[in-house]
Amino acid sequence: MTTRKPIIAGNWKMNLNHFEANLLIQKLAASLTPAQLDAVETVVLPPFTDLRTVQTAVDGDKLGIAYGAQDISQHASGAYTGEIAGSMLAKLGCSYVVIGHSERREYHNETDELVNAKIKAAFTAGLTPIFCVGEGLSVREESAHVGHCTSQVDAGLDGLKEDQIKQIVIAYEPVWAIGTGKTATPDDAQEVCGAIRARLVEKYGAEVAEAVRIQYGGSVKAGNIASIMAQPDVDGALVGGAALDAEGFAAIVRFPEHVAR
Ligand SMILES: O=C[C@H](O)COP(=O)(O)O
Repeated sequence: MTTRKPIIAGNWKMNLNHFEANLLIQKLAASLTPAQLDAVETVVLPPFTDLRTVQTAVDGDKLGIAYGAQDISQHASGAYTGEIAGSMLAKLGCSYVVIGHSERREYHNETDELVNAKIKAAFTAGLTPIFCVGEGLSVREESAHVGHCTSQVDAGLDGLKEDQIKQIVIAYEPVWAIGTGKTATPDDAQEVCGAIRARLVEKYGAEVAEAVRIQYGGSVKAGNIASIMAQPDVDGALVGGAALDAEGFAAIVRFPEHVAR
C-alpha cells in the first residue's frame, strides 16, 4: 500500500482555443465529485494561450483541479523571443510544467542538458516539473529501453537537491505508445517505472525514492487505466488524446473505483 497520492494529468498539447478550454474545464469539474478530486490529484496542462482562462475558471469556482504548462524557458527573462519564463507561469497560478516531452525532444531537438536546465528553472520559479522520459521503437526493439530511460532520469536530475527530487513527478512515456493506440502492457509500464524507482533508491536512498511519483503515459484511456494503476510503481498517468474529452478524462480520474492501491 503506497502513501503516494495518485496524479492524473491531461496534456492538451496544441489543441483547444480559450473558448474551448473554458468549456472543457467546466465540464470536467462538473463530471467529478469533491471526493473523487480529493482521492486523485487532477491536473490539466493547456496551451499557454489558455492558461489565463483556466486560471479564471479554477480560481473563480474553486474547482479543485490543478493546472500547468507544457513547456518552460530555461532563461529567467530577457531577449528570448517566443519563450515563456517560469515566473510568468507561476504568476498565472500554474503548479506544474511538463519538461522533456518526447515531442519537444524530437521536434525541437531538446537535449538532456536542456531538459536539466529547464527542470532547474521550474524549481526556481516554484513549479513542479512533470519530467518525461521514454524510449523510441528502435531502442525498445534492441531491449535497451530500461537503460535508456534510467540514463535520461540521471541526466534530468543532475545537480538537484534531495527535496526537489522528492517533489518531482517523472512520466515514463514509451514513444511508440504515444497517440498510436498501442498501449504498453501493465507489465511493460511496471518494468520501467520500477527500474526508475530502483535507480532513485541507488542514487538518493529509499526515503527519497519512495516519495517520487512516477506516471505512465501513452494511449491511456478509461478502459486501460485500472490495470496500469494496479502496478506498484505506477502512481499516475500523463494522458494526451483522452484528456480532450471531459467525460473520458473524468472516467480515468475515477480509476480508484476499479482498483485497490
Ligand atoms: O503527454 C501525453 C502523452 O504524450 C500521451 O499521449 P496519448 O495519450 O495521446 O498517447
